[in-house]
Amino acid sequence: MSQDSHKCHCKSPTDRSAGPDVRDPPRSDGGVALCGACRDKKTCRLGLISERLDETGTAWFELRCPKDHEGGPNVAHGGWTASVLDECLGHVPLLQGVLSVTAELAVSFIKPVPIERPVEVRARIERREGSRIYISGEMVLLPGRAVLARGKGTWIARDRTHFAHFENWLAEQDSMSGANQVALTKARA
Ligand SMILES: CCCCCCCC(=O)SCCNC(=O)CCNC(=O)[C@H](O)C(C)(C)COP(=O)(O)OP(=O)(O)OC[C@H]1O[C@@H](n2cnc3c(N)ncnc32)[C@H](O)[C@@H]1OP(=O)(O)O
Repeated sequence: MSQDSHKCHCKSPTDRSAGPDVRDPPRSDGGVALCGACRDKKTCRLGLISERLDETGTAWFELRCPKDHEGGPNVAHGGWTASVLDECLGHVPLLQGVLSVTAELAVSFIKPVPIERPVEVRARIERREGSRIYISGEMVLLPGRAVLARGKGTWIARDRTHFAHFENWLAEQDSMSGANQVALTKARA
């Protein structure tokens, strides 16, 4: 459903505050855009240390896998690798002032990622079609640049009302399940 064709009977998201502009989030000292869960700590809990966009449109990220994301002995949990690729690839449009959300993400796990060792992610936009943004990237071990993982996926450009639309959708789900619960209780009485 496009935002223009939003036909539910809830209060229009344009009637309410969309909150702070998510296209310009708070950043860590290394310039890393911080998600909601990391803003209070002012540091990325996934271990991103810095991010930058170069003049060719490639985004570069420095990071280390924190010890508390250990899966097998001394190596990252696969969920960490997938999360980091989701995060870094999604930051490529954000570094260009575009908010987007992940619609699809495929991850290739090439080698285990060692805990607390410097790694780098490099990512770029491959192409755009409508609101779809196709992004790919890879994670390498420093300093030798052996490839550890690759990711590619589709992000959808959104405007700043995206999360307000979701809150309205969630309220509708809650009211529907509340109504269903009342009907069920009456049917059982
Ligand atoms: C640092 C702080 C930044 C914070 C940013 C945080 C970013 C995130 O949280 S990402 C989190 C994980 N992802 C999500 O939560 C997304 C959940 N999914 C959604 O919200 C919706 O399914 C969404 C937005 C992807 C698509 O919504 P939908 O109502 O289908 O949108 P709709 O307007 O119909 O379609 C838009 C476009 O998306 C395309 N599309 C929709 N779903 C998919 C999909 N799964 N795969 C590929 N393309 C898709 C449609 O084809 C359409 O393309 P086009 O504009 O070219 O015609």
